[in-house]
Amino acid sequence: MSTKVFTRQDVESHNQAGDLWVIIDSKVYDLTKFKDMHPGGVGVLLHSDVAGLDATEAFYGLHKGEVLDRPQYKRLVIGTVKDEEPLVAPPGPGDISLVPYAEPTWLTPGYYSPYFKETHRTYQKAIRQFIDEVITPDAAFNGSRGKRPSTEVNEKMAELNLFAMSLGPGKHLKGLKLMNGLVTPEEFDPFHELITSQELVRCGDRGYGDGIIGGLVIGLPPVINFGSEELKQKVLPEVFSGKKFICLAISEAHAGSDVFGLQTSAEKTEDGKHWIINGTKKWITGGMYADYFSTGCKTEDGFTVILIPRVEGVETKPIKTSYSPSAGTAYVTFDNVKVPVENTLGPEGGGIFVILSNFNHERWVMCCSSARSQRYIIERCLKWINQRKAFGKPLANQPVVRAKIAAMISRAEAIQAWLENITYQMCNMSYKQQASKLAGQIALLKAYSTKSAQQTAQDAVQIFGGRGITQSGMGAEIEHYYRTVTFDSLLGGSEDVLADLGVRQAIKAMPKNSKL
Ligand code: HEM
Repeated sequence: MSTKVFTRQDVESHNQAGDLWVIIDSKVYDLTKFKDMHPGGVGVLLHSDVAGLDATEAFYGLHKGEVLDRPQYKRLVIGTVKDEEPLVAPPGPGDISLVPYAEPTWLTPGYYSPYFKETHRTYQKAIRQFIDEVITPDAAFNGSRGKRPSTEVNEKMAELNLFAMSLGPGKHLKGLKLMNGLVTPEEFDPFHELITSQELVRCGDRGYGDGIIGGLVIGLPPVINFGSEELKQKVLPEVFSGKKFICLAISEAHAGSDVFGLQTSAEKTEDGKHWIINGTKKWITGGMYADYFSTGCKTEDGFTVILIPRVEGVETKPIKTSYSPSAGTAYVTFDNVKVPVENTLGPEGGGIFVILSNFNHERWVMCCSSARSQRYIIERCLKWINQRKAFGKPLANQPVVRAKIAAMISRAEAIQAWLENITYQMCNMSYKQQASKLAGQIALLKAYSTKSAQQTAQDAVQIFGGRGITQSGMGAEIEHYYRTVTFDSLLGGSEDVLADLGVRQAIKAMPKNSKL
């Protein structure tokens, strides 16, 4: 980049089509050649309020700052303005955002938390930097092309044991070096896990995020909790090292949440040593990449979960959903697939327990990411209403816009506070206690959170206007959010069913002697 210094008067004379300069945030750009390639057209650049002048405000009203960081546009800088410094400072990798409400209070300078300790703070710092530097660029590149996360990202995640950590605390972490030794397996608790889930959301591409760990978070727990020692010793190291991938295969075209309506069947061979599996599975996150499928099957005794490796007779086809194919969402067919009975997860006929046992955890993970993605949208809305002018004033001057933002912030703060409370309970309760005491709380939080998220998505689109429905430019993240927000309200139990579950759990726990 040139370090030449110009006065504003020097720049002013370059205001013609054949010689066109502008100032953006104290830098001088020569747009003479670029103007004909400018996606916004030549006319806007030759306008008498722009050509040869300071176009900072006009620029930020129409573009994201990151446009100027693209190598092809960086080259347009020919110098800086004398005695002026840049005012716009994009956060660097790992930085905390200083936009109000962009971070939960525990991360916001000057605020306190009873839950987060030094170990959580150092962990958060390291993981944010890793995500900003390694995952976000790959998400922008591969996510937008519908490609799976790169091998390099998988390898780096495995080095830090991020795959293992994304399943939360537990025996599976024993002996592993986590985040280069920054946190020990013994001290790793649900707050570390909350941080992992929430930071990952910031990569900005929902489908890509699911492509990285979506299949693993729901597919591996049945193996960890119900697989034989031999099976665990084989599968866990393969998956944690990023060499093999796993998914959960339950839903079918015939039946979704109604597991007893499922038709995929598993029958024993005559010698009783193998299962023969036939059937189909639909909407299987990560299925396209999976080497293993934790699969719900109809068996003689009822419903059984079996770990099916990608062997002869297993086929996967991509399903096009509203988000990026990076999630690897698949239609899976099992055609006379032969699997050893040792691959049975949990008791034969006891599959419903295997599936139900991870539901709370799955829903809690979804609450973590839903809470964080709402905050991500709030940050973008706050920036937008501050920099965008309409009717001669910033959008923030409009009371209707402020009312929408007020409601968004209130919902996000309430969700995070409730989530942190539940997480604290998880730190102190046994798995069994969690199942009885937190199932209702988590179900209600998930229902509330996903409903709030949809309202926030709708309001954000209204605030961004046409940009909120455009897949590129300033509103791209809003459009993406609006398009994919309903995922959380469906997966892991749909919104109304969960709200109802929360109340049914409360009624079940009513003291018999309690009357008005
Ligand atoms: C270094 C200077 C500039 C560069 C590199 C640049 C680049 C771009 C790019 C890449 C887009 C496509 C949309 C996006 O990705 O955000 C765009 C759109 C646009 N630009 Fe620029 N631009 C520059 C300066 C300006 C200036 C000074 C104006 C003055 C008003 C302007 C007006 C517009 C308009 C009106 C659009 C269309 C926006 C839309 O579709 O929403 N640009 N520009």
